[in-house]
Amino acid sequence: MAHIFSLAAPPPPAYHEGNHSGDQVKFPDTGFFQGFNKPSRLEADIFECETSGTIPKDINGTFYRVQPDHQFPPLFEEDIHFNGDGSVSAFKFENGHVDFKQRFVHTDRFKAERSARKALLGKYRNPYTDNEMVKGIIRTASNTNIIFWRGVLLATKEDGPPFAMDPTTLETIGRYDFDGQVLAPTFTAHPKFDPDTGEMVCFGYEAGGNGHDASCDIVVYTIDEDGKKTEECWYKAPFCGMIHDCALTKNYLILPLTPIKVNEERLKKGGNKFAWDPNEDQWYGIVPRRNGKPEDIVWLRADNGTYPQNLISKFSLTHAGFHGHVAGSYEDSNGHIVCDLTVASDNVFFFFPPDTPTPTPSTLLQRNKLVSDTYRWVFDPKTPTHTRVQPARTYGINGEFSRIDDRVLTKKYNHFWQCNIDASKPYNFAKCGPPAGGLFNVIGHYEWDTGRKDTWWAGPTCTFQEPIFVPREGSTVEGEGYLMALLNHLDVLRNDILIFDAQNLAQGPLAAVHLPVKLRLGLHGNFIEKREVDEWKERRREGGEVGPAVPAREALPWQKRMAERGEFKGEEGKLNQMTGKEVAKAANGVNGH
Ligand SMILES: C=Cc1ccc(O)c(OC)c1
Ligand SMILES: [Fe+2]
Repeated sequence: MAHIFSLAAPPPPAYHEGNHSGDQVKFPDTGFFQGFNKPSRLEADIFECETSGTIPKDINGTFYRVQPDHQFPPLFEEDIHFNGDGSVSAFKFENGHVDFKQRFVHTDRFKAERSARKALLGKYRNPYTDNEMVKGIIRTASNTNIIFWRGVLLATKEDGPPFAMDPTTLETIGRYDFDGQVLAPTFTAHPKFDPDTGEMVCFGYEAGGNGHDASCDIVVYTIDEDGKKTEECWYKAPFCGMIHDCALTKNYLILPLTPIKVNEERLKKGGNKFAWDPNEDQWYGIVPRRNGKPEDIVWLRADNGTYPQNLISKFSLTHAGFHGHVAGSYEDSNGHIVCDLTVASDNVFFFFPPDTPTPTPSTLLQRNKLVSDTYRWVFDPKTPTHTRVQPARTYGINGEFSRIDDRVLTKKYNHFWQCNIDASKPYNFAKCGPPAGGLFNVIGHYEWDTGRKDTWWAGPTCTFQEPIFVPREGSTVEGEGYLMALLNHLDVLRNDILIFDAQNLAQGPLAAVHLPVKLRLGLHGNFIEKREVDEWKERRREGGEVGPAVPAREALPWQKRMAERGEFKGEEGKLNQMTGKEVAKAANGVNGH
């Protein structure tokens, strides 16, 4: 690309043979770091955002969402978006006004790198590629979901524990272990909330050891609405693969296990976290929510391949194997589990190809050809483990990032919304380049009961990020309210938020919020009512009914074991709150530097 200026003394390239060399802040010249994907690293406040149309005055609350945004140029030129530091945006809606705030999650990783003024952690979920200075550090970037739980925001990523943030200031409180109750090395980005009981059901996979040893252990927890852990059970997976999302019913938790696998030897060689296994099934683990025992898990398996037309009657024939996100889930009148999720036709994570190289390596282009329909599975929880199952139906759409009205989670539901791909619509490649994050050029509203398709196309230069549903004030009817989603302007590198009537997307947005800047491609978000934030603020004040949220006081068990083995001489109780200097000091003690 042509430069607008030329330097008198051109610096040496920032990357040499794929590795970052020197201290210069210059991001890789790859698709993950240029164009719309260029890191923004912005921490900012905008009081009174510019708007178009009329922002509904009955939206009173905050839309929180999180995006990966590398604080520093990555150690490796081929780094991926998912390895970026979590950065949380908050759009506060009140009486037709919108304020914006954005802050990084100050994870242990973020603090260590900030004090070193450069990247110290290497590849996505591979500690063998890290700078020695950060040996034993909690590596998570907390970049996948931002959840409101008992007065705090939890920034989550499936490779590590959550970090708590203040919902008003977005200041990081610290690593959160639920007052010492949740100590596994990994947690999920998709805990589920039972609207009837107020419980949070959550899990971790690759949870038996240090979180990066290909452990097949899965832990499932329930935390009740008073913050007390009431259930904890450990299960075994058939292999160490990704379990990204889960589905909750009144009596069960369903864990979709995707055939993309961890291998410790590959990690030790500095390789990728995952490898797609096209010959492995897609699996669904079903566990009871109450009094689960390790032997209770039922694993059902399904083809990672083509499904016969008669199964998916009147809907499109597709090839399926890579799980996306869950829409809704519930038990029907037969006690069977209805579980709806997108399943893509091939390896969505093209950057994690199979171990045995295929003749044609995975590319972004290939990724953009994937089809991801919404599947309805109906599981009988009494089925013997390892039974093969087939889907009940598909919706006949291509998309991802499904959302529902969260008030009907665990119940029979009708409405869902998602980002869709309509490749028949024009796309301005000349102005936008390859569609960053996928060609989600349509937003869709769907009803299982009618098969309705209510969609709106964003035009040839725009794509959507994950939508959220906002219930209309005073209405308890499923799906009555608004749908909100970030719109990416891929041509002018800027974002808007569009607000729709949730049940009439086709008429176009009711209003838009305009940002003067570009955000990054985010993952997940949630809308929290102002009332709820305010009530918890009162409970969580010093001397209040619950008191301030307390960050983890002790190192995680795997860190303590490391310290006991003499691999790490940090002061145990401090490991969780380490700055880069402290980590360096402890690591130097070990290495005798
Ligand atoms: C689809 C999601 C997904 C899965 C694993 C990740 O580490 C992640 O990071 C942003 C995202
Ligand atoms: Fe997710």
